[in-house]
Order: sequence, then structure tokens, then C-alpha cells
Amino acid sequence: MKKNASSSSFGPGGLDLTSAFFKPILNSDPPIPSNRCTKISVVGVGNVGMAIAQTILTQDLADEIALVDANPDKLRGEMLDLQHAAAFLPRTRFTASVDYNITAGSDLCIVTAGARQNPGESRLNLLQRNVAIFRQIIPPLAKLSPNSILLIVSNPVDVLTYVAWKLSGFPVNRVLGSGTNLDSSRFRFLIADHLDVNAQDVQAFIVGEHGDSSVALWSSISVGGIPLLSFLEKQQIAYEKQNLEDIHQTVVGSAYEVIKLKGYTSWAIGYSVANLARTILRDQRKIHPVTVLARGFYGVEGGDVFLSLPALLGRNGVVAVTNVHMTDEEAEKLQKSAKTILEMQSQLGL
Ligand SMILES: NC(=O)C1=CN([C@@H]2O[C@H](COP(=O)(O)OP(=O)(O)OC[C@H]3O[C@@H](n4cnc5c(N)ncnc54)[C@H](O)[C@@H]3O)[C@@H](O)[C@H]2O)C=CC1
Ligand SMILES: CC(=O)C(=O)O
Repeated sequence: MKKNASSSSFGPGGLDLTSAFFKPILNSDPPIPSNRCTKISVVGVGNVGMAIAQTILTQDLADEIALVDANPDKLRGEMLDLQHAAAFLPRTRFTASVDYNITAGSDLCIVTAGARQNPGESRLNLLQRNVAIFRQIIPPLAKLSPNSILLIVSNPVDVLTYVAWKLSGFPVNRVLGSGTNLDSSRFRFLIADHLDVNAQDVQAFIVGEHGDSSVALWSSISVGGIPLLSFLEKQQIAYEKQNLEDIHQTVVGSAYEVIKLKGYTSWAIGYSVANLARTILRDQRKIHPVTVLARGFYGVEGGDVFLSLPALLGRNGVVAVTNVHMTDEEAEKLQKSAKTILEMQSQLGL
């Protein structure tokens, strides 16, 4: 393949057809330099990377998307397949290469490369394989786009966000993981389905590890602005704590179920990450549960542990951590989740 295959090359044999097709209008000003474009790099063009790239593309979030992977044929195939949809999509320049130079000057670098779970396998099991891959990926990304924001998706996402922070040398506001943004979406879907309302009207957070030790914040759920549990209590509507626990366990089991059924998860993480990209690049200052440095928040102590907390996001990455209501029991569970992740992190010697 060509090292840098891009949609900007036009015309058979490199002919300059532009001057044949278009005549400049008379007495026009010299061309105004085009505004700086928004550039997103996606590293890893497997199921997840491509679901993210195509969602970003359809939502018109980038002027340029650079795709990097270790597999050149897959790269070129994926790029061509997307380019062939150009007639139906916003105009976006594509580059694809095994060479990280194409990522230079990115605003946002999204990392999805690496091993994924086999059916029944936990996310934490992927750690050693994916840390080795991150040692190849993060340093060139950070060097070529020193002002970018790094958004980590590969699993185990919390520990790998810590690894990316260490390997990049970036300030902590510019390194985050997709974390429990996806788990929270699954949670909101299940609650919305139960109540037969739109999931966008359900505000609910899962925090902690993106995985088995995640914590559901039942005490802060609201539906259409109405706090759920206090509403049920005021109306004297009985509910079993076990029912709530069952809903959370369904969220925890969601990825295992999808992986067992179709081999991988892709669409929901594609939308979840595109949603984060929009908030960041358009400076939306929305609150998302994402992987951030959690030390000092909600009683999480003991080291530089990365896990998901509801965070305010904007063009600078992580602006702040939100002070949501948490019961003592929820805070204890979060601290336990932090210990699980910290144990994994401490084995890395970074
Ligand atoms: N954080 C989250 O919510 C989610 C995370 N994931 C994780 O995303 C990751 C990717 O999953 P899939 O796309 O399904 O896997 P996949 O196997 O389809 O794709 C992985 C890609 O990484 C590439 N790759 C491997 N080593 C590389 C290297 N050194 N440099 C560049 N590229 C390299 C492979 O060539 C492949 O194209 C997995 O770790 C998975 O567990 C998946 C779904 C949700
Ligand atoms: C695979 C994974 O992490 C997920 O779909 O939640």
C-alpha cells in the first residue's frame, strides 16, 4: 500500500483537474488560509476503532481522520471502504498508515489497539499484552501531537489510561479513558426500558472500574429531573434492593453476553466514544463518567489510581470532577473498586 493514502489526491495520474473545472472569479482577494481543521487519530482499526471512526464520520466531528494499525492491508481496506461512502457523508479527509507520522498535529488521539477478550475472559486479563502494545503506541503519539488529548479505549481501560498518562508525560487533564461512559449508557437503557421512557431522560451513573467491580450510584438517579429512589419512598412504592442489584449485575454482564453472542462489542462503544469526542472538541462542558485520576476524590487514596468518576469535560480535556451525591455504602464500594485497580497498576512498575 501507499504509505500515506489520502482522499485529497484527485485525478487519474495526479492530473490537476481543479484548474480545468474551475475558473477563478475576477479581482478576487488572494485565498484566505483555511481555518485550522479538527484532526482525530484513531489507533487500532478493529471492530471498536472502526465503529468509532464511522460514528465520528457520520456525526461530522472531524475534518481529518488518521487511522493507524499494525496491519497495513486491514488499514487500507477500511479506509477505502469508508472513502467509497463519501457521496453520502460530510467531507472528511482520510489518511491511513502503519507510520505514526500521519497522526502529527492531532487534536484528539483515540487508542483502541490491542487484544480483546475471548468469551468469558475478564478485561483485567488483557493487561500484560496491552501494556506491551501501549509502549509502542503512546510515545510516538505524544511526540507527534504534544498538545492533543489522549482518549483510551483498549482494555483494561482504567489501568491502560494510567499507563498512557505515564508513557505520554501529558498533564493529567489531557489523558482520559472511555471508562464507565458505556456502562452508564447500558444502565440508563435498562432503567429507561423498565419505565418505558427515553434513555436520554434518565440521568444515572456507574462509576469505578469499567468492569466487574463497577459501582451503580442508585442514590443519584433521576428521571426527567425527579430523583428516583426518594420519589419511590415518598410515594410509598415498595422496591426490593435485590431488584436494583439485579439491574446492576445485568450491566456488569452486558459485555460478556454480547461477546458470547457476536464475538466482540462495537456499536455502543462507537457511539459512547463519539459522544465524548463531541463534548471535548466542541467544548460542550458536559458531565460524563470517564476514567480520570481519582486520587483525593470520594475518599479514594493510596496512589495515582485511575477510574471512572463523573467528570466535566471540555476542550481542555478533564475540567473538573463533579461532586455527585454518594451514600457511605456507594463510596465504600468505589474505594474497594479503586483498590482492585491499584493492585493491577502497582504490578506494572511504571
Ligand atoms: N473501553 C471499552 O468500553 C471497550 C473496550 N474495548 C477494547 O478495545 C480493544 C479493541 O477491541 P476490538 O476492536 O474488538 O479488537 P480487534 O481485534 O478487532 O482490533 C484490534 C486492532 O488492534 C490492532 N493492533 C494490535 N497491535 C497493534 C499495535 N502494536 N499497533 C497498532 N495496532 C495494533 C490489530 O491489528 C487490530 O486491528 C480491546 O482491548 C477491547 O477489549 C472493546 C469494547 C469496549
Ligand atoms: C468489551 C467491553 O469492555 C465492553 O463492551 O464493555
